[in-house]
Amino acid sequence: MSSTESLLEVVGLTIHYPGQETNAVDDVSFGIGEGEIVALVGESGSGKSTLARGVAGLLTDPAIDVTATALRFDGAPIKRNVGAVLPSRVPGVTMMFQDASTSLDVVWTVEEQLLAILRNTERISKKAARDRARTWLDRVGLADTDRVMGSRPYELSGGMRQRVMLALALAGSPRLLIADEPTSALDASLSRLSMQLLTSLSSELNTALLIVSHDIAMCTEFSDRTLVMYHGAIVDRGASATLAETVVHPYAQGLLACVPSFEHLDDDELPTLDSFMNGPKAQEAIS
Ligand SMILES: Nc1ncnc2c1ncn2[C@@H]1O[C@H](COP(=O)(O)OP(=O)(O)OP(=O)(O)O)[C@@H](O)[C@H]1O
Repeated sequence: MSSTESLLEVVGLTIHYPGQETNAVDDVSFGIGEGEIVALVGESGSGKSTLARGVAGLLTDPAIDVTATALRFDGAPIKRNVGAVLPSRVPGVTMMFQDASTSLDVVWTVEEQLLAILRNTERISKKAARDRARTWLDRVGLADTDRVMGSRPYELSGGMRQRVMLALALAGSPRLLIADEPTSALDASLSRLSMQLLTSLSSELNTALLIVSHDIAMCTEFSDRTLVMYHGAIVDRGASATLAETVVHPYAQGLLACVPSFEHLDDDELPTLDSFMNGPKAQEAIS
């Protein structure tokens, strides 16, 4: 499959939660090619996580209304498993959640968690799985593998837990990894390192990546393409490297205008998204 063909195909996806006036995701269409890195950015409440969960087949609650003209992964329809206690896995798709402390099992050691995934993915002996687990920890930059393997998540630092989550996510050899706010629990310098690791390993493994984030500056730096979400819809999209020159929607322009830069250091007031969106130009364009 060439990178121009869609590994993930989403056409006209609409998601509505019961009791809500508006759709959380409203007629959204996009694709992701094999090995492509796509960022989905937007403010809190714009519908990013709902869209990500819809694509990963995790919205099993029958009260949530999910409709789409097409929702396919590798040509096969993504099943929702409506009403099931556990969502069924979309083969080849893994979702990594924002907070390592709630996503990792606190009772199991890192070794037990890695082995469970590795032996579930491939029929290999315990010894082979243990060797593979060590290699994964090494690949995500956790050099002290013996200690990490024997640790429970709460015995590791936040940055180490994040790396363990990445090892667990990639150990299942997904073709698409959806990372929901992968760095939001980390400080600024660890966030950058973590994003570098996530994107470089995904590229090396040719794993497509959907990064869900509110941080447009970081996302445009590390992704091939960016989708900008606002009030449930994708309002702008383009190549990340040139997004600043191509965006036309005022919200997307506002997000980019509010990225902190040294240029604004002497200004009396730094730009904010609210002030940008309440300005006459943005209001006129939206109405
Ligand atoms: N289980 C739910 N029931 C009802 N409404 C929900 C539910 N989950 C999310 N919503 C609503 O759907 C909208 C989109 O929420 P969503 O969490 O997808 O946005 P988001 O962009 O991912 O925000 P954040 O970055 O804060 O996670 C919001 O208005 C939210 O309140």
